[in-house]
Amino acid sequence: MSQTWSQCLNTLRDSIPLSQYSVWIQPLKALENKNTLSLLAPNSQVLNYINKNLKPQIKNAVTQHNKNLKIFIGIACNPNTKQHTTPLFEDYTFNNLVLGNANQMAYGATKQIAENIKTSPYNPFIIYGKSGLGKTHLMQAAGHLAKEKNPNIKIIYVPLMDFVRNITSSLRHNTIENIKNFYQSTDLLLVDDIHLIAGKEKSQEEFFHIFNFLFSGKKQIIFTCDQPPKNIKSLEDRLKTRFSQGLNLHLTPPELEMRAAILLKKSQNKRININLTEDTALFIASHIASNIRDLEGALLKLKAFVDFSKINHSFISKEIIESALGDLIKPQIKNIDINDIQKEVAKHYALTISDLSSKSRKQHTVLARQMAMFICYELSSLSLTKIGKHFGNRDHSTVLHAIKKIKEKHIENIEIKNDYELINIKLANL
Ligand SMILES: Nc1ncnc2c1ncn2[C@@H]1O[C@H](COP(=O)(O)OP(=O)(O)OP(=O)(O)O)[C@@H](O)[C@H]1O
Repeated sequence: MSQTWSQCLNTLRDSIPLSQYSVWIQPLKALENKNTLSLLAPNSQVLNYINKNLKPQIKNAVTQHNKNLKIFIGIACNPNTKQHTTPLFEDYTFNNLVLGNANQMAYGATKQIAENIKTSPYNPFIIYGKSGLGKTHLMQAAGHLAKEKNPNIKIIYVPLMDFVRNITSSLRHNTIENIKNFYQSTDLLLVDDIHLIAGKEKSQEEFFHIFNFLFSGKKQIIFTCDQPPKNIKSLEDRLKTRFSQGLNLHLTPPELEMRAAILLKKSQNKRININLTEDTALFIASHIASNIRDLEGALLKLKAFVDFSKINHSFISKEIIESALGDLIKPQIKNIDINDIQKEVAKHYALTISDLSSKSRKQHTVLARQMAMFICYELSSLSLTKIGKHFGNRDHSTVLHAIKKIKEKHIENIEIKNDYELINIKLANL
């Protein structure tokens, strides 16, 4: 116990009624450092009583024994409660992350930082991008790897809104110093969704001090954000400039091959465990381009379909996928520009766009032209007459004939079916 405080206790025992002394003074825990005596109450009831009724007596007693000490009165942290932090998610490791063009740079930087947590030049490190693209996963992977490399370091992961709640409640209970000490005691601070601090002035104020303390102590800080921090409205300039001085990297939506690889990896997870092939994964990925969470949702829907209908688990065909994911798959690729369709079809058949509009009757050119007309009919919003005009001024009955032909061939000819699917994949990913 603090020496000053044990002398103060003697003084207080003589100066206030014994009942008050034993109920309110005795439970206080005292910590003394060079300039400050911290008196920590076990709960807010004791704290409020002390602040209201006994503060002057305590101040007098402390001044009698050590004039130079500042007094701080707050609430003690309960070591058994981990309310200030959230554990890292078990699955959010580098092993479970698929690497692709979209996350190559962020992946590399995160790994480098996690491996060199005490010396990395990239501080703070901010991963920003739209929802569901893997920002939290990447940030937490840094936490897991850093812990693996340095088992003794302290890591705090906190979603921003939890931080705000902690700050608000500690300001109310006069325990702000405790909470600041808690965050300032970490070696690696991971804050999720930092943009949510916009407009929260008190939290920004406290965050500023915590940030400065950690940064000047060369502790690593990583944030995720939904936009470049310099664009966040209602964020103090002093925070914006501090965030911008670090490494800010953009996570973009995954490209087709990466989406397919993610689907394959997740399909093998024991919680999902469904049998996708590279081909079927590409098929799903070509229709769901928004974000990774939507891919996970599609997998779950497919799993439910396979589990709850009497379907052979060993092979999941494209037809099964279409039945399971119907609404997720079809509407994505409507209203595609006719010029894009002609370009992709011509490229696929190694022809030029003008070949498609020409009068050529060569079998290969006719097939390509009919395919292009068919895809225009399916994916553009143009009428048959307008489609015909884009193909050397042909009339609507020619387009109708092309549609009929491709529909027939599509059913009986596997090569044409493949052509159709490959062109669709390209178009879905423009
Ligand atoms: N490269 C990847 N490989 C495998 N899974 C990934 C990858 N990126 C993201 N995921 C998965 O996608 C899901 C969403 O990722 P995460 O929660 O990290 O997104 P986020 O960008 O933080 O989204 P939000 O901004 O909405 O919080 C998670 O289940 C995550 O495991």
